[in-house]
Amino acid sequence: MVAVRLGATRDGEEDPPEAESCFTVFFVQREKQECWRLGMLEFTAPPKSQLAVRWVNALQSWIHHHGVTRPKSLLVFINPVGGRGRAVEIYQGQVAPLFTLAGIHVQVLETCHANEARDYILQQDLSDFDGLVSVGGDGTFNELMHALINRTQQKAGGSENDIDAELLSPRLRIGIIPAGSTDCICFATVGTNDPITSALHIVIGDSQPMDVCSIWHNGKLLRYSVSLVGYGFYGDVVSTSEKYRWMGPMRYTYAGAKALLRNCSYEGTVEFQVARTEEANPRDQTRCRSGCVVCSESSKQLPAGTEEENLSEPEQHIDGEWQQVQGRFLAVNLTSMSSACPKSPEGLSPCAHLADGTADLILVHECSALSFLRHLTRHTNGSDQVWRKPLPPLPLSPHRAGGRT
Ligand SMILES: Nc1ncnc2c1ncn2[C@@H]1O[C@H](COP(=O)(O)OP(=O)(O)OP(=O)(O)O)[C@@H](O)[C@H]1O
Repeated sequence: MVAVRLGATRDGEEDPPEAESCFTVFFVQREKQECWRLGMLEFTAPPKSQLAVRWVNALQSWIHHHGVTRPKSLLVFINPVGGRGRAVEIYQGQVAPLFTLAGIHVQVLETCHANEARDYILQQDLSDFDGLVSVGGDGTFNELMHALINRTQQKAGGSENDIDAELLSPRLRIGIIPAGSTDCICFATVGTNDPITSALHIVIGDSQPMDVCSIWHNGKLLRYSVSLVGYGFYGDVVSTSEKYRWMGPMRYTYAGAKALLRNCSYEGTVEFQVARTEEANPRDQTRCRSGCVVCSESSKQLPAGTEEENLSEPEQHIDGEWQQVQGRFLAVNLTSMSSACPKSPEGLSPCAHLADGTADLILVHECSALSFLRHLTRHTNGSDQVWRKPLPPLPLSPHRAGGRT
């Protein structure tokens, strides 16, 4: 149930409040392909019976008592230039009315430049909020995520530049309203990139823990990632595509075609440990979504509390000796989620879990551009990949190759 209101609602127009003999229940209606819509049911009680008022009070109190994880107050960041530049329109037209209906108080910040959201999160008092909302693409979500992790470590006096230090888990959750170019993180967590579906997940207090992978170079923290870490092909595509931002979402296709034609491979050694996975396997044909049993078990380790920061104690999934693969690679991909997106609805690793403490490694050795194109095509039709194993985080030792590293 999303909300209950006294009066009938037809075509978005509410009846005057005198119509106290009927009430409307707004609920989540599941449609095809993980899409959710707002359903409405009108009920009519005998006139002057006060029955409708009693029903409304009873249902509202049910929502209050059973919806403890529902947010009451949200801080919304909108990136007006992400994707096709429709974030403001998407938020105002599709999302804000749902937040209003659910009685959620919102504070909206439309960003004027990159890192404005980051600075706000790092500097402002967020104690009045139950969560943050990112209206934009993966880049906007990443900006919020980095800031929230930074803020959490700083407040607890922890160091982010100590590779052995445990990361503290933030109190605030981040909701994602897809309005970017790829929206991979939203697509992989919710199963679709539909703003209304995401807004309804936020309204009913749905949540999904996620593994965060940290990337280090020479003992220095570079980035955090919840999705794909790509060295070689995907790294090249992302860095090239940044130069063609004016193309909008097409920039990824253009940069991908350029990288494919260049067919550049890189020499290096990949070291990894194979994860212990009784519960999950990259070929077990599961699809990890909100409520996944494997991830719920894993996230039970995160202690609940009322403090701003809680200490997370990651389960050790690591097994055995380090293993090595040496050679020339077209792509070294480490993905801690399926990395599904509209262009690749099953993702690079369709059965990867969002929060089981492991990541899947996909190594593509040097091959012809045509063979690599076949591999990329399999991402779009859901066929099995060549070789996959679930892994904990790993170090990569790149060597200079072909004049590029
Ligand atoms: N007002 C702004 N002007 C310029 N850049 C901004 C602004 N607000 C946020 N940004 C930056 O824009 C970057 C990209 O935004 P976003 O991820 O929303 O869109 P996208 O790159 O088109 O989508 P995707 O990441 O899904 O491919 C983010 O890293 C963010 O820091």
